Amino acid sequence: MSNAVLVLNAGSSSLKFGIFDTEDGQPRRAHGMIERIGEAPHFRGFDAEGRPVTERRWETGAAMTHEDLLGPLLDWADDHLDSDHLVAVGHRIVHGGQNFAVPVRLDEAVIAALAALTPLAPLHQPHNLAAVRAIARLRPNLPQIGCFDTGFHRTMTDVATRLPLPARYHEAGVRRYGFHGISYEYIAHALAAADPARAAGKVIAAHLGNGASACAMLAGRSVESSMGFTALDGLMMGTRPGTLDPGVVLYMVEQEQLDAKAISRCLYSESGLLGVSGEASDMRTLLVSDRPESRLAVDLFCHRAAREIAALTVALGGLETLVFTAGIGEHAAPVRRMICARLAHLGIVLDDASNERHAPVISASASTIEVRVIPTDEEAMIARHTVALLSG
Ligand SMILES: Nc1ncnc2c1ncn2[C@@H]1O[C@H](COP(=O)(O)OP(=O)(O)O)[C@@H](O)[C@H]1O
Ligand SMILES: CC(=O)OP(=O)(O)O
Ligand SMILES: [Mg+2]
Repeated sequence: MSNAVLVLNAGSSSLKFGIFDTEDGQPRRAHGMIERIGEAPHFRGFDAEGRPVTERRWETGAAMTHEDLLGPLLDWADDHLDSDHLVAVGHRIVHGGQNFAVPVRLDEAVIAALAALTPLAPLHQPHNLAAVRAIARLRPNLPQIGCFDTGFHRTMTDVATRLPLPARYHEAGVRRYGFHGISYEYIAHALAAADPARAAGKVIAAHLGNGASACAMLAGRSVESSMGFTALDGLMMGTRPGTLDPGVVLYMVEQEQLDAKAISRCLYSESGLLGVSGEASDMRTLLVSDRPESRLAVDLFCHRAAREIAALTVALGGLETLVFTAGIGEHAAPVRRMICARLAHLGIVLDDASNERHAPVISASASTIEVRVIPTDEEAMIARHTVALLSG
């Protein structure tokens, strides 16, 4: 019997999970994901060798929430622990606010403080904390550790965190935090392992999932993020618009008399790829669609991503390496091609064959910027932090 930690990563459209050994470099024993939450949830579980062992679909499960799917997930984890002894659960917590940056033990006081941040991350924080509370009920003595999406961005400069509003807002914590930090921390480590000289230089990583952002890194540290106070800012996403003229929100209030709840629903759940296409939030569906609205949605996604990436080059004074990661960034070659075509003036030249096969390096030798695909692993990063905190 050996010790194991369970990791839970609730994204806006997914629940990813893994069981890690606490010793021996923490190899993954079993892992899986529930994707397409909100459309038609799809559960897949894999064994330690990466072989598929479980599959389940809820074709009519559009109304199923992250919380509804937690039961099947925890049952699966129980079955796959075998004789292992579970010593902790590590969680992704999207918003740490002003007070939480480094991984922390989730006791009742911490959970309450994090719950107060729910309005700043309504697609994530409630699901993150629901899992913590469910496990606390089932196993009150099991340590639970929270790792924050905002933590990695604590190295951003004062200028990068500031919003140009009256100063009292900044003092009240209305500032740019940045998200997807667990993923960017993993990417920084993975790039350093693959090419230490590049990792020490000017890097932009584009995390393109259902939520999407980009991060400018200098020597492996975050200097600027496209996401700000909430995970609404920056790139266009599955159901969120990204950067938006605040005048649009005033229009919604004054002309349409929408209240805060209706505006929140529009900005978090009805916009982005879903809103523009009228078809789906899922890039897989849109890439094979021939509806003009769906083509426009993909085109707009690429246009806005390229704009945000180009803007981040200002924070670095140039760019040496561009990394694509997360669901779309790792798997959607046409999206990478369209984004890079819009960045050709920076000196990016893709190698089409390498891009099509999702090779680790997808730029041509003539490219002045190296373009890479690095699969992210937020669960592994959380496992590392969880084990480190447990062992003091
Ligand atoms: N093979 C694929 N081709 C194109 N897009 C893909 C592919 N696999 C996943 N995606 C897209 O990745 C997105 C989900 O990314 P993911 O990082 O899992 O999301 P989350 O933000 O919920 O963690 C969806 O838009 C999905 O369509
Ligand atoms: C912060 C965020 O948007 O996360 P995700 O991409 O997992 O939805
Ligand atoms: Mg995610």
